[in-house]
Amino acid sequence: MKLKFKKAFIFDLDGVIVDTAKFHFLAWKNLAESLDISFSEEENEQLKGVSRVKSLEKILKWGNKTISEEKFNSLMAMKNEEYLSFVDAMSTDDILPGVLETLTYLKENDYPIALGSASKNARRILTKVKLNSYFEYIVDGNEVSKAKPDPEVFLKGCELLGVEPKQSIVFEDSQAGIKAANNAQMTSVGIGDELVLSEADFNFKSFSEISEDVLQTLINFKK
Ligand SMILES: O=P(O)(O)OC[C@H]1O[C@@H](O)[C@H](O)[C@@H](O)[C@@H]1O
Ligand SMILES: [Mg+2]
Repeated sequence: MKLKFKKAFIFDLDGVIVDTAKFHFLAWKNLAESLDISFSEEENEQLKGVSRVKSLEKILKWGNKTISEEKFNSLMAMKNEEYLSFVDAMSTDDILPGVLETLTYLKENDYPIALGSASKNARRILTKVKLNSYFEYIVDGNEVSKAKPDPEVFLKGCELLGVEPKQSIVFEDSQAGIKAANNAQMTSVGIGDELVLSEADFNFKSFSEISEDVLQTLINFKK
């Protein structure tokens, strides 16, 4: 049974629940290099949380390239095909450390949980790692029109969970995602490099640092 004024949790997927961020990086790097555009970790950071279309637009802009719509679509398909070849080899072993423990604790204590991801492959990935049942709602790249840092994806999650943005706690590994949560007055929790995610309300290297006590601190935090 749900208590009335509890907090709710919204999880990003790539780089938060599973380490697919490295697969996106590899596939974008191969694509960029095939176009003679250099692509490092630094550029990659700016693509985290950003949709597939917007990512390719950015890469082409960095390389000062203009291509036809047909070529654009074929590059998008190529990138996704390579990315999915990595995804399809995934298993429950690819769940990042501490994630399962956090999800289990939240579920057992009746906290509402949603997924808020820019990825159009989110459902496929959750199925691969067998985590579907933890999420009451999944909001993914197929359901949103505005990319992070616009908070649309998280606001949709709140609406479905029946909570106010201020009652929501968002876990994110991207600068765009932290900005999106902050833009909506949600509690933002950065997972990853504290220097990169310095705008977050809280920072952790990984879910291994998120104990039950930490979760209580997040729950009690008022923005
Ligand atoms: O190409 P997909 O799976 O629809 O993902 C879109 C975006 O999803 C985000 O979660 C990733 O951080 C981005 O790197 C990715 O480009
Ligand atoms: Mg992410």
